[in-house]
Amino acid sequence: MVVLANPALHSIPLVGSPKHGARFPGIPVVDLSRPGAGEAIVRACEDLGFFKLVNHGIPVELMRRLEAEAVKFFSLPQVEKEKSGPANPFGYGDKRIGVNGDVGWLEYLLFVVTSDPLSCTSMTACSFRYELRRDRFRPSFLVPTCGCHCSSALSEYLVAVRKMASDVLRSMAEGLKIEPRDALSKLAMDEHSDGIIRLNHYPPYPQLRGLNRSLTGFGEHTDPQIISVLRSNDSSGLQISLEDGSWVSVPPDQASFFINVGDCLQVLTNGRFRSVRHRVAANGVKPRVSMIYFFGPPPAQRIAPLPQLMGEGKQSKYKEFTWGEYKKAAYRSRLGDNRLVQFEK
Ligand SMILES: C=C1C[C@]23C[C@@]1(O)CC[C@H]2[C@@]12CC[C@H](O)[C@@](C)(C(=O)O1)[C@H]2[C@@H]3C(=O)O
Ligand SMILES: O=C(O)CCC(=O)C(=O)O
Ligand SMILES: [Fe+2]
Repeated sequence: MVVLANPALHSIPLVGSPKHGARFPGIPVVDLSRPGAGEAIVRACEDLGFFKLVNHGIPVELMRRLEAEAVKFFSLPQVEKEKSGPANPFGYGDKRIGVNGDVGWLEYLLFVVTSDPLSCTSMTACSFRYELRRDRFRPSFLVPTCGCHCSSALSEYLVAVRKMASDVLRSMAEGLKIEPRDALSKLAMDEHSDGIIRLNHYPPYPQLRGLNRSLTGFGEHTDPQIISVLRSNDSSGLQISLEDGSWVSVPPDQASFFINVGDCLQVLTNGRFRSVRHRVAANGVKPRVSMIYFFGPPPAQRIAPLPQLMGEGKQSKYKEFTWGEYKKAAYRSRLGDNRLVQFEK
């Protein structure tokens, strides 16, 4: 493996060029406003575990507002940002991902979203509480204006993305022809559901210019949750792994969302859907800013194939576990580990 020798970079590995060069034309596109969206979602989740969502109903303006607030935070002096860190796992993180030695060319904010209707009485849209690891400092856009821990761009964005993800999961249930239609969405939208939001910034790296290589921004992994909803600016870098193990680049689209199937959804469908392996290559030239909402179930939720998807006499491919148990195991693992393998029968 080629790594940059600069110790300041913690030996962040370089990434090879993906198949099809910079742009892979085969990313499935699902139009959420069309009848038949459910079938298209199911096909994409079976084939790649990944799709692009258009006509999702969220104004690009709202995405841009949150992006601008994130950029403002990441432009603060390092000493200011570090008052919210180190991420352990929540808070501001710089190059270190998780607590088990993974590194990448990025900085980020990672925090828990809890549904907490009591936290704010002044804004109808604001029913979330954001938890950073330390209370003594909050990035400016998280500083409350109404007595709770909210910013309007962030809370409006979270409310809108939750509604959209719920529509996607209902549509998915429709495509899978399972009843009740909220069989999947209720796992992700319960008041005890384990939601996480991550704002990632992959800064430029001028030394890479002319080398025709990229630096690992976020190493390869699968997301442990049910689904993840990703939006980025128009800078490329996201790559997904196809079934044959080759990597392809996802052309960025700042007006759309990208949906990842996570490990839990793979189990809930008894392996019919594929939790997608993905990574980010930092091109070093244009900064990439992404915001990802990870939809996890409540900690006590048992994760097992939905009975509605099990034909008669069919056996689960997985041992039983709760999301709390899976998450604990995930947080003990390295980023690139196959976390599901220890739960396979
Ligand atoms: C190395 C790690 C970072 C991670 C926790 C873990 O131990 C293994 C899973 C990683 C991951 C990947 C998807 C999400 O970005 C994330 C927040 C998650 O839930 O699982 C990260 C974790 C993290 O950054 O803390
Ligand atoms: O930043 C991105 O585009 C993707 C990051 C990612 O996969 C993650 O945070 O889990
Ligand atoms: Fe991810």
